[in-house]
Amino acid sequence: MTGGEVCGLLVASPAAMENAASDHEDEVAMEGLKWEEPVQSVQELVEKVGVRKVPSMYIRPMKDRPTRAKRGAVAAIARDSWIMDRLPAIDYAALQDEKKRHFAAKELAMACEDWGAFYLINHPIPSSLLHAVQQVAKEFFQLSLQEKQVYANTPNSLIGYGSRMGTSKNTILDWGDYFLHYVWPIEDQAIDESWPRKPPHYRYIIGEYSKKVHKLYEALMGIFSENLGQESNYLGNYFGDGATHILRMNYYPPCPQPHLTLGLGSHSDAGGMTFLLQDEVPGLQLKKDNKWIMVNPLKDALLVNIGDQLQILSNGRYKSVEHRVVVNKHAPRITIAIFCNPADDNIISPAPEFIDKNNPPLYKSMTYGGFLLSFFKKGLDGKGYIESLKRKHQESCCI
Ligand SMILES: O=C(O)CCC(=O)C(=O)O
Ligand SMILES: [Fe+2]
Repeated sequence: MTGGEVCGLLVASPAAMENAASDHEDEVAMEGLKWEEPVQSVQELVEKVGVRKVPSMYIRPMKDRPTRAKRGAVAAIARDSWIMDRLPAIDYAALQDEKKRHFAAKELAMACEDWGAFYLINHPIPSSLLHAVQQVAKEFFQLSLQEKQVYANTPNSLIGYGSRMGTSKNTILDWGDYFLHYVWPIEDQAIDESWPRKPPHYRYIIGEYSKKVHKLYEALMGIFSENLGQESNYLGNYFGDGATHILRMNYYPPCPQPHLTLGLGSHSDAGGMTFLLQDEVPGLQLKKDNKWIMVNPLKDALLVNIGDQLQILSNGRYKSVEHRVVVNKHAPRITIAIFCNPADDNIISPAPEFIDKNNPPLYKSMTYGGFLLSFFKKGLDGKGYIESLKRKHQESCCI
């Protein structure tokens, strides 16, 4: 196994590093990266240290804070929540039904073009399995710090247990901990080396879930391809044989001053698409028409995000959605994301099918691995990475 990603963070393979576009100013050599500051588990800070105030390294500048409301978490969430739940819900069963498929696929296309995200409802993953996934994630985070730290990650892999992204000093930290590992392809050696051994059912449950998510991924990639006017294997071919999925469990502890910080800073997922399983605690916000929109968890639904690589490939027709996580005073929140990514040495660029006289290529070409290297140093940055690949007007005229 050569590479990995968290919110698009990648353990880039040597091939990806060689192929990375050399003029990309964010390119960094990952070998030898080290955390510039000690890594602190936020869960430990809350549960053992019992902090009453958010330490300065977690405090966001005013413009990035979730709210100006003074009355803490619930207020922080409520302020934006008047626009909750407008997110499209796509009926997976209808996509499989010959009579309903046409209409459902149209709705799906609109969600990808307009929102870059949607709820997937009526999908075939049983509620009991979703519940079991949440349960093993919860049990993992309930282990002692010592047990979790057996899997402590490093900045040049990020696989394992961690609490920060971005190695630079003075990076503003997220109010959360995470655990990251590959789930596709499912390889015995990777399971043995990097999947938690505890709780005892973890490997079985996550193995089953990952296989089912992979099937959904294949089906959606097929429908996305057709919606883009191509053969159903079109996007899958672009992602290549080395396409991977990586799982990230997120744990956001309650926060004494939730209006000052974020569980996860603003970003778009760098890969192809992400399947997010949330517990019942709200926290996710999506940016739509320049406004942050609170998204209520929907029981048994999976939230699917479009990632940057689909935006690039489709030359901007599909949008990767900018999102962030707000925290609250009272309840921890656990989510499980599976990122589905192209092979890391695949060169991704706007595909010829989406380029013509009126639609010049909007983005420069780059390997997926190269695209991700800058994450290692800087951490999350809104849609900054895809923006940095935008061609200037003059460049695009000549192609
Ligand atoms: O926890 C959430 O709601 C979102 C997580 C996320 O965006 C990520 O892990 O990339
Ligand atoms: Fe994300």
